This record gives sequence, C-alpha cells and structure tokens, in this order.
Amino acid sequence: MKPLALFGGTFDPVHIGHLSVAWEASELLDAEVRLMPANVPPHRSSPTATATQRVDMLRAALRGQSRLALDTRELERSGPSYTVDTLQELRRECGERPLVLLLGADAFAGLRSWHRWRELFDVTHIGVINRPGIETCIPVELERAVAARRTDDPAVIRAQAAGKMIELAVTPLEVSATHIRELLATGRDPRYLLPAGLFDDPALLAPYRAMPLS
Ligand SMILES: Nc1ncnc2c1ncn2[C@@H]1O[C@H](COP(=O)(O)OP(=O)(O)OP(=O)(O)O)[C@@H](O)[C@H]1O
Ligand SMILES: O=C(O)c1ccc[n+]([C@@H]2O[C@H](COP(=O)([O-])O)[C@@H](O)[C@H]2O)c1
Repeated sequence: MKPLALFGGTFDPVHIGHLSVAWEASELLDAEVRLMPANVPPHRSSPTATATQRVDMLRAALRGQSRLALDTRELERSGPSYTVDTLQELRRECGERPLVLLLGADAFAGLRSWHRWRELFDVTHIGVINRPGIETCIPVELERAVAARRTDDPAVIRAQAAGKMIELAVTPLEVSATHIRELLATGRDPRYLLPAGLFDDPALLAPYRAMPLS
C-alpha cells in the first residue's frame, strides 16, 4: 500500500532543504508526503514567525506542484505539538496504511527526549534523512533501541503499517532556517535558498527582515 509520510517541522521559514528532502523521500518510498508545521514546537524556543505566517509561507512554497501536500492538523491543537499524539490520531484515520515519520538525522538523534517516544513505533515507521553541516551523534542507547527495527528495503515499509526504521539517502543540502533567518535579519537576500514562491509577496518574509518594508 502507498505509504503516507509526514515531515514535521517548525518551518521558520520553509527552505529548499525541506522541499528537496520531502520530494526525494516521496520518490524513494513511493509515498504521499505531507509537510506538517508544528503549532508549538516542543524542545525549542518560540518561532520568529507565527503559525499563520509559517503556513502562508508553506502554501506559497508548495504552489504549482502536486506531489507534496500540507497537513495543518497540529495547528488545530493548542499546547505543545507532541508527535506521538499526532501519529496516533493519524493511525486511527488510516487503518492499516503504512505511516512514515520523516526526520532529519539531527532530529532523530534527540528522539529519546521526545514525549512517549517509544510509542511512536506502535503507530509509524521512522525514515531518517541524512543532514550535512550539523554535527549529529546518534546515542548508543538509541542505536541499540532501534537496531532490530532497521531495514534498508522500502518494500518492507510498504508491506507493514508501522514499526520499522529506514535511512533515506537524499542529496545533501547544507541549508538551515537558522542561517536563512540570520541572512534576512542582516539585510541579505537568500534568493536561491528559499522556494521562489516566498518572494511573490513581500509580506511573507517580513517577519525576518530587520527593517519592515515600506
Ligand atoms: N537541509 C536539510 N537536510 C535534511 N533535513 C533537514 C534539513 N533542514 C531541515 N531538515 C529537517 O527538517 C525537519 C524540520 O526542521 P526545521 O523546520 O527545524 O528546520 P531547520 O532548518 O532545522 O530549522 P532551524 O535552523 O530553525 O532549527 C527536521 O527533521 C530537520 O532535521
Ligand atoms: O513529540 C515530541 O516530544 C517532539 C520533540 C521535538 C520535536 N518534535 C517534532 O519534530 C519535528 C521537527 O522539530 P524541529 O524542532 O526540528 O522543527 C516537529 O514536527 C516537532 O513537532 C517532537
């Protein structure tokens, strides 16, 4: 069955690293992929842009293609966007369809600090994506906890609903939202690090610019 893959993030702002990862993951897994912005991201300080502004940017970024979709369900819940709650809700909706939670290697490395993280494997597979430029060390305990779940075969992911972990080798792009926010705050124009749609309306990137546009 065609898996449904969820790529959660703060997307403050969405950048070409996110889109390229999501696109290639959909190819590698032959999956429907949805980008899913967190309302209140756990484990980090408040985003610069509001949830509405981040969704507006995502909509502009995704315009004109039909492979990647947007899932705003976490914005409908107040409080921290715990991934386990979201994936349990999706599991109830999806029956036995394979679900895959896509995580950059840096996010995966911190998995053991997530809310009820062990329960994730009851409802979803996890797809881990290589990420250059960010020092990531997978803790030995996490490695041990997932060893028996590892597969390198997308067919295994398609054949069962949940419980596996797969590493997805995508084209490495050393891009981060932190760097893009820094560039915008210092008056630079990261034109080709951001999807073109984000430049269609000057209001979209205004939350990050040092000087409000006149
Ligand atoms: N260039 C990239 N390559 C691979 N994965 C990425 C890349 N950028 C972000 N990700 C992954 O996307 C998910 C959402 O990331 P997030 O929205 O926090 O972006 P970010 O660029 O890491 O932002 P920030 O710099 O603000 O932390 C995470 O799983 C993260 O690991
Ligand atoms: O559920 C948790 O405890 C949890 C802790 C940290 C991060 N997450 C999720 O991981 C995704 C990536 O987070 P971030 O902070 O890198 O944008 C995003 O969907 C977050 O909601 C989830």
